[in-house]
Amino acid sequence: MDLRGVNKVFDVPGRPPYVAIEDFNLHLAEGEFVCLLGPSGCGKTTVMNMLAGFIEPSSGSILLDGEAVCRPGPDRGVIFQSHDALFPWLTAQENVEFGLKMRGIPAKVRSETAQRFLALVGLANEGRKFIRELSGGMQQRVQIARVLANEPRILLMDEPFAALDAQTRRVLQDQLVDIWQRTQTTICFITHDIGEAVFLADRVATMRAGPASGIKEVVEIDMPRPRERISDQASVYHRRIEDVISAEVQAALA
Ligand SMILES: Nc1ncnc2c1ncn2[C@@H]1O[C@H](COP(=O)(O)OP(=O)(O)OP(=O)(O)O)[C@@H](O)[C@H]1O
Repeated sequence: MDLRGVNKVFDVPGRPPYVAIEDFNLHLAEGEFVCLLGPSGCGKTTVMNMLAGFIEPSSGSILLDGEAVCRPGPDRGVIFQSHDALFPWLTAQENVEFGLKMRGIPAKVRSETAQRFLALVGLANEGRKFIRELSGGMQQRVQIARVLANEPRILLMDEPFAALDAQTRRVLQDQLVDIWQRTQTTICFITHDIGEAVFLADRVATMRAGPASGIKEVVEIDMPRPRERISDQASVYHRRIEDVISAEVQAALA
């Protein structure tokens, strides 16, 4: 997936237009895990919304396999921070089956596929439970299973673990790396947590503070997997990224 010279300007009634993103360039290679990291309000969600096709760039292009992205599509699976996207009146299994049902997949195949993906996220025995009967971490895993069941080319994740407690977050990070390695899906993951980015990503794309935000620097995380969260190497990357974005965090708070 490619973002080339992407600009996004928001028209705000009664105020000058707000240039959120300016000349944003990023290439996501097939099967790569990229974290997008930047200070609050820098435009991470705006970039994600454009990748998902929820909003259009004002200019520039977003390409998936060379084709322009201009609307949401099954080739891109989106996972949000909140699990409100799940249907509370359906069971976990029915939630995972939903997209397959919409695509007219026969019931037996649908059911088997949903069970496979629930098992992949460690919820093989929870399929019959309704969403409200599941913990926050389990609900996030149902979201991941539901999106993966549609076999997207790319997974777009907007701070998916931010609302979870630290322990659950770590478990889900481990599971996500495992799922990524098994499915080889390309992942673009938004976070403002440097530790999370260093643990997960092949590359961390840092963003400048807005307005007119873009890529500041892309840091390649050359650490073998499975990774340790705390190691000398992880600390070096942590410090390096902190150096890159500390000025942007200051600018965002000014
Ligand atoms: N629809 C809109 N109309 C006007 N301004 C907008 C709109 N959407 C976003 N913005 C502005 O664009 C900037 C980037 O917002 P965005 O939500 O993408 O940032 P973010 O990096 O995801 O923030 P956070 O980390 O706090 O979630 C902000 O200044 C925001 O106020």
